[in-house]
Amino acid sequence: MADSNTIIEIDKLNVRFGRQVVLRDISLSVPAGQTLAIIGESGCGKTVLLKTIIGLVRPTSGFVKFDGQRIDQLTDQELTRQRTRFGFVFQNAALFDSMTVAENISFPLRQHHPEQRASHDEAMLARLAEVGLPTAVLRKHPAELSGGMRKRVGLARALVMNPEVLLYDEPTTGLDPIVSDVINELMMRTRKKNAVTSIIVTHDMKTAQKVADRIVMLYPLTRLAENEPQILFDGTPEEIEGAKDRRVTQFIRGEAGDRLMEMNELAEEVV
Ligand SMILES: Nc1ncnc2c1ncn2[C@@H]1O[C@H](COP(=O)(O)OP(=O)(O)OP(=O)(O)O)[C@@H](O)[C@H]1O
Repeated sequence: MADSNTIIEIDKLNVRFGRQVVLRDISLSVPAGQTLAIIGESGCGKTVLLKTIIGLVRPTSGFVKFDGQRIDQLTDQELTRQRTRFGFVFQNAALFDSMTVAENISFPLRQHHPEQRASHDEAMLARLAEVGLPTAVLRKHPAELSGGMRKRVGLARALVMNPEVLLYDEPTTGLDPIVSDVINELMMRTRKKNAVTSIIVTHDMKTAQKVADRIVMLYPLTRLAENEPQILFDGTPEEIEGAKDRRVTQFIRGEAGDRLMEMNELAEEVV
């Protein structure tokens, strides 16, 4: 239930694309300052949930409230203004290839505060330092950087507007374990320094365990009966370790479980 500290409230949210229902009856309340990890297997609707929170996907029914306002009831102008209170760290960093690192990081400032041009460089340099990148990268283009560096540039860009909420979509996907852990540490440091609310969509249990103070696990609707809740687990990283639901334990341990049997059955059908 929402209380006075709630910054994001999701209430009985349903999202359907054509005949495919992706999210069913999702209710979640996120207090300000929380770091929430949303986990679950590929295709269960994690990214759709993230997009619904920022109004990129419209609910079929139910709603998302940010700071007490229903996102689906905002005008385009209001939505644009509210989005400046969010920072997004996209899967694959989603940097502009034709821009330098400096231009990428300061892009949101140029878009939203062109009149404050004089302070852009200072803000951009502070964020670059915060993500631990040297000034030598400023003139480079994204293609000249490693995947881990691109993610850091993406984080610096997300931070440059001093967001109240940071949304991360698969922040460590495609990175080696060491660089993944650097990103984990950066997410933790960012949270300490900026008092933000963070929502991290991830497959990476190490990230969820280390960075989050709450983990929510979604399950694909195609694998659920009509009356089963789509949120299989909602609790702390310690609590998920003791989870009894086999679908949760298989996910956190990375075990194929029933899927192996399904694959074998399919293979037999093909033969
Ligand atoms: N705009 C869209 N139009 C139609 N279907 C969509 C759209 N966006 C997502 N979907 C479908 O919704 C389902 C959930 O997608 P989503 O990207 O949220 O999964 P996910 O849990 O984030 O998966 P992954 O971990 O692989 O990124 C998928 O079946 C996808 O094809």
